[in-house]
Amino acid sequence: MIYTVTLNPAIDKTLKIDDFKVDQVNRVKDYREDAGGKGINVTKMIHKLKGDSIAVMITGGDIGHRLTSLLDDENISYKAIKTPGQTRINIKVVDHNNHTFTDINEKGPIVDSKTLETLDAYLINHLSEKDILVLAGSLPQGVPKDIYKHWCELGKEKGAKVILDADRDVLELGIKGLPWIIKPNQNELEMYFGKKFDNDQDMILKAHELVDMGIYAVVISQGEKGCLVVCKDGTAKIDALKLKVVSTVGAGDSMVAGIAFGIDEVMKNNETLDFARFMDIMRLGVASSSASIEEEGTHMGSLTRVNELYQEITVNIMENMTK
Ligand SMILES: Nc1ncnc2c1ncn2[C@@H]1O[C@H](COP(=O)(O)OP(=O)(O)OP(=O)(O)O)[C@@H](O)[C@H]1O
Ligand SMILES: O=P(O)(O)OC[C@@]1(O)O[C@H](CO)[C@@H](O)[C@@H]1O
Repeated sequence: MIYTVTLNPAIDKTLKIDDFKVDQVNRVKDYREDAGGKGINVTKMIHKLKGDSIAVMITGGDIGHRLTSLLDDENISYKAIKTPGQTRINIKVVDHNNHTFTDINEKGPIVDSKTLETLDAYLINHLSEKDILVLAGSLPQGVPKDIYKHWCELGKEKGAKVILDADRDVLELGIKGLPWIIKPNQNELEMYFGKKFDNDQDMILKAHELVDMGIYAVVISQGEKGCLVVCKDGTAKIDALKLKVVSTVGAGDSMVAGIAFGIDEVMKNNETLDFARFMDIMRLGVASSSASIEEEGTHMGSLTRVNELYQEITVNIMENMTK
């Protein structure tokens, strides 16, 4: 089973605005609402891939109720742990004239320790060595910044494989728990190392420091430039496909979903996860993100489209990229 954790889920309200401008009245051409939050998006994409995933999340108030109804409509499996506060609404402004995608994310509710303890107990009772645990997204107020570190350690104790997708101090502390895979985007990795990278080579060398610490793979997504994969057995670059981009929101989450799904298949079939097999899984990750950016809002790409795009993706192995 692939458990995703979303401590700070949201309803994503995507507003289509042509020529969006700050400091002016903007008129909305069209809008849509999706169940959002990084872990939830991962579970939504795994559902499209016909994999097994449960979105574990904290929800509250009317908006939390609307969120679970949206998930029910799509037959997504979830475990909602209730908090007294209100789930957030995140605004996504899509301007197709200027090709801009602007996120305005709320802070989320204040979550008390009792709610967190319930979630913790759920993970303790459910995780086993057959599972994958995906920890993704920001933390709502009241949650200790090192919670992902704690769950990385719990996952390892239970024999589960942990994938972490977070940013800033939450990523920094989470890394201390040595997750199995991390998927920062380039900007998040630059913030982690406190420096801008003007070429892939420098970034790969720094990412190897994380691999040397014991992380199996560092997957660095680079938007329209594709992604870099750095792991002990090798390094690769996968170029992004040239596509008609409808919404990039959740592209990274779809990539994480493809990776988690691929690894789950390897585990279920008792296959060996060597570098070549991992690169195949990465192709699925890129195909999943590519199929999702062709969709409106935080709607995920279809399995048919993922399979078509998978055929078009090439992995470029980079030799001599370790120290
Ligand atoms: N404009 C684009 N054109 C083609 N492919 C894209 C584009 N944007 C993203 N992708 C694909 O999606 C993958 C993940 O995108 P990105 O690096 O933007 O993730 P992210 O920043 O984590 O996104 P988010 O936080 O919105 O989920 C990229 O590696 C690439 O394969
Ligand atoms: O505020 P966070 O938790 O960092 O990100 C939340 C979010 O922007 O991430 C998803 C896209 O990756 C959206 O569905 C959601 O609104």
